[in-house]
Amino acid sequence: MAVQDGIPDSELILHTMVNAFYYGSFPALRNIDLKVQRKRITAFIGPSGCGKSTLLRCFNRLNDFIKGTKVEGQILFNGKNIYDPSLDPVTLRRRIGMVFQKPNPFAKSIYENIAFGPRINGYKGDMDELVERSLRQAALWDEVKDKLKKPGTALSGGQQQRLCIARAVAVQPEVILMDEPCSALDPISTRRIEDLMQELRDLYTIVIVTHNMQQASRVSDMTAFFNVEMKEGSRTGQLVEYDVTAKIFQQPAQEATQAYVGGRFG
Ligand SMILES: Nc1ncnc2c1ncn2[C@@H]1O[C@H](COP(=O)(O)OP(=O)(O)OP(=O)(O)O)[C@@H](O)[C@H]1O
Repeated sequence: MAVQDGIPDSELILHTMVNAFYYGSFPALRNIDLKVQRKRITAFIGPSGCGKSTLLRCFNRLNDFIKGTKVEGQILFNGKNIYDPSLDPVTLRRRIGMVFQKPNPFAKSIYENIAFGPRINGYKGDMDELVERSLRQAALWDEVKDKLKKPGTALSGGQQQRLCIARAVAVQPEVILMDEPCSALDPISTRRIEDLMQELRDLYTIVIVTHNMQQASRVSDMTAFFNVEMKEGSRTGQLVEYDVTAKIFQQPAQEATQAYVGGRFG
């Protein structure tokens, strides 16, 4: 039995059943059947161009902004197809937040970076309390509590990335997507983000794309290995193996996974 066949429905938050994803006529992904478990950290690994980021962006329909993209299939979020025409992508993106490769704080104060999202979502509670709680959850409060009016862009790269995580959690999402969140950071800032992910795992479902295999093995519970295959004249991404992280790194079932995690290609 594949590991994902044993996931009870109550623990399943995202179920990807994508037959194909296209940029124009180019099929970037084919036959992706993958179940993401609630309140776990799932890592996507694989060589450049295998479609990790594309799949991540499918989860909150960010690819909708790229002209000519098309999804064939379904992605169920809590049992509902996120590509159903009746679903509002703006609401979806509030429930499935995203942190990007390069920290991208708004050109606003630290406080406003956090308050902006909840305010436009009509948050009626105590904003100061929400800002503090979000910054605490992102392990940034102690460093910024005395300079909340300073611009977010004046923080260090690692602090800016934690600010972006605080901004993501402020709207109380269920899932946080992280697309190589540490690739622009130094090793110390990277470690802080990794520690932070461990603290957030009890509260949120996290899906992370990473090129750093040590990072995947350190932080994630589950790992999906993708590869690119030449199919009908296109280099198309596919899911090769998905299992608990220790299994993927120590005892993968597929030779390609073994070769990749063993550093023989990438
Ligand atoms: N906006 C786009 N328009 C057209 N093709 C794209 C676009 N974005 C990605 N692709 C193509 O889709 C395929 C998958 O790209 P994607 O960035 O998802 O892979 P990845 O595994 O995340 O790669 P990397 O690890 O290098 O970031 C690649 O062939 C890429 O060139």
